[in-house]
Amino acid sequence: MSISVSHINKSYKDIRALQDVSFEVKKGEIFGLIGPDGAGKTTLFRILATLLIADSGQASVAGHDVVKDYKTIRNCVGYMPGKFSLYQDLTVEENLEFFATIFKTTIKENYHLIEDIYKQIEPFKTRRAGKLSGGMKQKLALCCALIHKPEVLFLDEPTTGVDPVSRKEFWDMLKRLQQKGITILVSTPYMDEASLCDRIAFIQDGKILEIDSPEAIVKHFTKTIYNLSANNMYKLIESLKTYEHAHSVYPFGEFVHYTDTRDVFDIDELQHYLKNIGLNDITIEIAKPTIEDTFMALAK
Ligand SMILES: Nc1ncnc2c1ncn2[C@@H]1O[C@H](COP(=O)(O)OP(=O)(O)OP(=O)(O)O)[C@@H](O)[C@H]1O
Repeated sequence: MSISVSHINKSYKDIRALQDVSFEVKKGEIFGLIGPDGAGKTTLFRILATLLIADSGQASVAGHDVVKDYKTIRNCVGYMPGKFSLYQDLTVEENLEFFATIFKTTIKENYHLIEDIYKQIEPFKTRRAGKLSGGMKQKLALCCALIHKPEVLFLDEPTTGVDPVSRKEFWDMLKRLQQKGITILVSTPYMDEASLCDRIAFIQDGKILEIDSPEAIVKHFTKTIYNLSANNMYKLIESLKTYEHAHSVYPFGEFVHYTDTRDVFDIDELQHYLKNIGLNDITIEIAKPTIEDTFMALAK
């Protein structure tokens, strides 16, 4: 196993940031930690990157214990924290040189690993990191995390605040790094990115709710989901929430996703109920469950 986490607990005074967290990541896998703000993702990364010690439990990275072998781990992992991983006053090139130097290597030695990514920001190599766009900062931060040729890469919300095109490019890059045998643990609040991982763990309030491949997770969703729309979406949501048979109601893109408590559900009856409340242009259609639906159901 490339990463092994066993019964990890961590509290900050009375906040239980991680509660009995266990999972394993195979070598060369892209494993996603999916969860909202405050779920405990950063705490877990910091424990695995040996920057924080858990209250109890064990963890190992690339076969090394995170407490006993912390020095070895620091040399074989790359960590891209959500914030502050770059020196804003150093140029692109200086940042990269700095990270290479502290790991006793050179840009030249491992250039093959970052080439794909670095050539996109190379035209701006004399620009200060603070003056780069979000997407470029993220590419530079990834280069800095890779320059010492890590076996395992920790990426904490690498695409937060990045535009959709750059997000897509970033995930293409991760797939290429995976082909080079690097194990990747990545967190994201974006459910569409979850489907790009080999396996994912849903995490909420410090607890793992489920671990599986994205395809298997969606298959676990057994209820029928309905896409609803009407002329007044706010009123639609409020009305559905007070409908006596409502099981779950939440906005989903331009629709509302609805599940019913009953096994046999009468669409006409719901149409009638919504019409009586004063809603018009009502549409109700069966929808395909997504990863987000499964997360919403588990988080409920
Ligand atoms: N140094 C700290 N002191 C006190 N509480 C903390 C500290 N760091 C994190 N927490 C709390 O622990 C919980 C987990 O935080 P953590 O940052 O690990 O979550 P996260 O999933 O990474 O969310 P985010 O994306 O918002 O950082 C949150 O309730 C957070 O407020």
